[in-house]
Amino acid sequence: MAWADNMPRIIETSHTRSQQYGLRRESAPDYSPLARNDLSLLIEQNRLLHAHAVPAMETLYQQIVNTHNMVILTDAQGVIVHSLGDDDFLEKASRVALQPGVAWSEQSRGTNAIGTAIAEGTPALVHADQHYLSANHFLTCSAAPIADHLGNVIGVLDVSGDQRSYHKHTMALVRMSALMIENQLFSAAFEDAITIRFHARPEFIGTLMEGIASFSPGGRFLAANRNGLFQLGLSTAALQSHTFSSLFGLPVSALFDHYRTASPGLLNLCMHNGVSVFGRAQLRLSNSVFQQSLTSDRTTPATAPAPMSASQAASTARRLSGLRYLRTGDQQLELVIEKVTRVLGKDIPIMIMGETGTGKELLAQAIHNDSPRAMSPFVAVNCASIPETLIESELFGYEDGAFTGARKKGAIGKILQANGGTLFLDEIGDMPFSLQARLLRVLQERMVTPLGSDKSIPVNVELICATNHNLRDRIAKGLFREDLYYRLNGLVVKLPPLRERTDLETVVKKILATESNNGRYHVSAEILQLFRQHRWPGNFRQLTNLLRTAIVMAGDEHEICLRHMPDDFLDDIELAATQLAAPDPAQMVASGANLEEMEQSVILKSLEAHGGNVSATARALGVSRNTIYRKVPNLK
Ligand SMILES: Nc1ncnc2c1ncn2[C@@H]1O[C@H](COP(=O)(O)OP(=O)(O)OP(=O)(O)O)[C@@H](O)[C@H]1O
Repeated sequence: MAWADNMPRIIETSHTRSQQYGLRRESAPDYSPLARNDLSLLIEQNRLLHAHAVPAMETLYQQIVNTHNMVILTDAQGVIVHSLGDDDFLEKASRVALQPGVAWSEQSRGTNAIGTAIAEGTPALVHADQHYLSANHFLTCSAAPIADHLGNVIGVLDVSGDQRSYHKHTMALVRMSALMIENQLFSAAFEDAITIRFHARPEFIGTLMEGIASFSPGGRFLAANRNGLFQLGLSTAALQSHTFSSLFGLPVSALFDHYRTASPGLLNLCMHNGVSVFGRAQLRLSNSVFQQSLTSDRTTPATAPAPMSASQAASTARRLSGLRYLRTGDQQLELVIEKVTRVLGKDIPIMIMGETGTGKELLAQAIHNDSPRAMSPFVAVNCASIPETLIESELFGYEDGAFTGARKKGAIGKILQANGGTLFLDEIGDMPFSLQARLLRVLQERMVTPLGSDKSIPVNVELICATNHNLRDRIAKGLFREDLYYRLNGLVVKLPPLRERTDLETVVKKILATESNNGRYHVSAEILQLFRQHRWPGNFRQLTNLLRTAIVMAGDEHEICLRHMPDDFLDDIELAATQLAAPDPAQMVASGANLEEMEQSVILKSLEAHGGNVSATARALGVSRNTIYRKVPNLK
C-alpha cells in the first residue's frame, strides 16, 4: 500500500497548501544552499538554539547510527542550521539537500516533515509518497518543532533517511530530543528565578516528563515548559495573571522556608486545579534580582503572595546567593573569593578560618551555590552545638532500633543527606576526638556505615569545614587528629574580621538595603566614624543585628544617628573611649599615680580583655560587679 492512500489529516491539508503555493509535484527542486556569508549569519542568529541543540543531536545520532539517517536542525523558517549523520543513502546530487543553508519550508518544498511541522506547530512524520514533490518520495522524515519559553517555534529537529529505513520509534526519539532541547533553553533563560520542577509522580522529577515553571523572586509567573503548561492545564497567556501561590497554593515565603531547612525533601503541592504534585525548587537568585522583587513585585495584584518580612527576605537573599553577593570591595576578601573560585567543583576540601560571625557559613553556602553541585543539597552541621552523645548518630545515621530511644525506623545521617551535594562541618575543631577517626574513614573510603548497621553505603560529598580555633594548637594539645587535619585542609582561606575590612561603608549600605526592604536608610557620618573605630567582636552578626534595631528606632527618619543606637553599643563606645584615655599602670607608678587611679586602670584593662563584660571582669578580679561599677563610675 502506498502511504499516500491513507493520508492523515495534516498531510492532506499540507498537500492543499502546497498546491496553493503553486508547486508542481514533478518539478525538480532547487537545493542550492545559502551563500557562505548568509549561512554564517544564520548560524549566528540561531546561536543559542544551535548551542543547546548540538549535544542533544549528537546523543540522538548515537541511537540511530548506521541506520542511514541524518539528524537535522533548522531555524524557524525551515532553513537547515546544522546536520550530522550518514548521508550515504543520498544520491550525490541530493546529498546537498540535507546540508546547512538549504530551505525545507512547505513554500519551497511542499509537504515535508520540517515544513509541515512548522506550518502545523506539531510533530510531523512524512513518509515516502506523502511528500508532495515526487523527487522527495525516497525519504522518510520525522520532525518536531522546538519552542521557546513563550511557545514560539524557534526551530525544528528532524531525522531524515531512506524510506526503506523507516522505524516506528524514530518519531518518539525526535520528540524526546526536541523536548530535551526546549528544557535546556528554558533553564538557560531563567537562571535568576525561582524554578520549580513538578510532576504527580515523584520519580518523574528530573526526567523529560517533568513540568518546569519559573517565577520572579516575588512569586510572579514568568514561564512554563511544554509539560508544565500541560500539567497546569493553562496557556502561557492565561498564566500571566498567576503567581506561585495562586498556582501551587503556597506563599512563596513557604518555599523559602522549606529550603531553609538543612535537608529539604520534595515539596508536596496542590495545584489550582486540585491535582497534587511533588516538586523541587531551584532558588538561584542574584541579589540584584532579589532586590528588584522586593520593590517591584509588591505592586502585583491581589493574587500576589504576601511579601516576606524584610529580615526574612534579607536572610533568604543571602542564603540563596553566590560568591558575587559577598563582593563589596575588600581586598582580603577578593583574594579569598578568587582562591575558592579556582577550586569550585574540583573535589578539593575547603577549610574556612575566621572569628565568629565573619560569614563562614555564608561563604560555604555561596561556594556550594556557585558549584556544579548547586542543585543538590547543602547540609550544614555545627559540631559545637550538637551534644557529643548525639553527634555520631546525627552524622552517620542509624538503623532501626540501633539504640534505645532511637526512632523506630532509623534515620539517615547528615553525611548521606548531603550525598551528591556539599557537607559543611562548622566548628570542626570541636568534633569529639573519638569521632574524628570515623570521619576520616568516611572521607578516605567514601562509604558511610550507619550505627547498628553492617552495610556500608557509598557517598559522594564535597566537604567544606570551618573553625575559629587554631587547629595546629589543638593538634599539639592532642585534641585534634593530625591525619584528619591534613585530609581537610585542601584549600585554607581566612575571612577577615570586620574591623580589618576596608569596605565597611559599602557593607553597611548593603545591610541597610537588605534589612530595610528598600534603600531609604543611611548612617550619619558620626556613626560611620564610630563603626570604623569599633572592634566588632561579633563581626557581621553583631553589625547586622545592630542595624536591624537602628532601622526600627529610626522609623520615618532616614538618617540613622547616635540616638537610634542600642544602649549596649553606646556603652561599648564609651568604654572604649575610657580605655583609650586609661594610662598604662607601669607608667602610672613611674608618674606617681595614687592607688585609686591604678585600681581603675587595672579594672579597665581587665574589662577590655573580657570584651566589656562586667560579670566576667568581676569574676576574674575576684570582686563583685558593684565594686567594678563603684570603682569606675563612668561605666554606668
Ligand atoms: N558579607 C556579609 N554581608 C551581610 N551579612 C553577612 C555577611 N557575612 C555574614 N553575614 C551575616 O552575619 C551572620 C553570621 O554569618 P555566618 O553564620 O555565616 O558566620 P560564621 O562565621 O559562620 O559564624 P559562627 O562562627 O558564629 O558560626 C549571618 O546572619 C549572616 O547572614
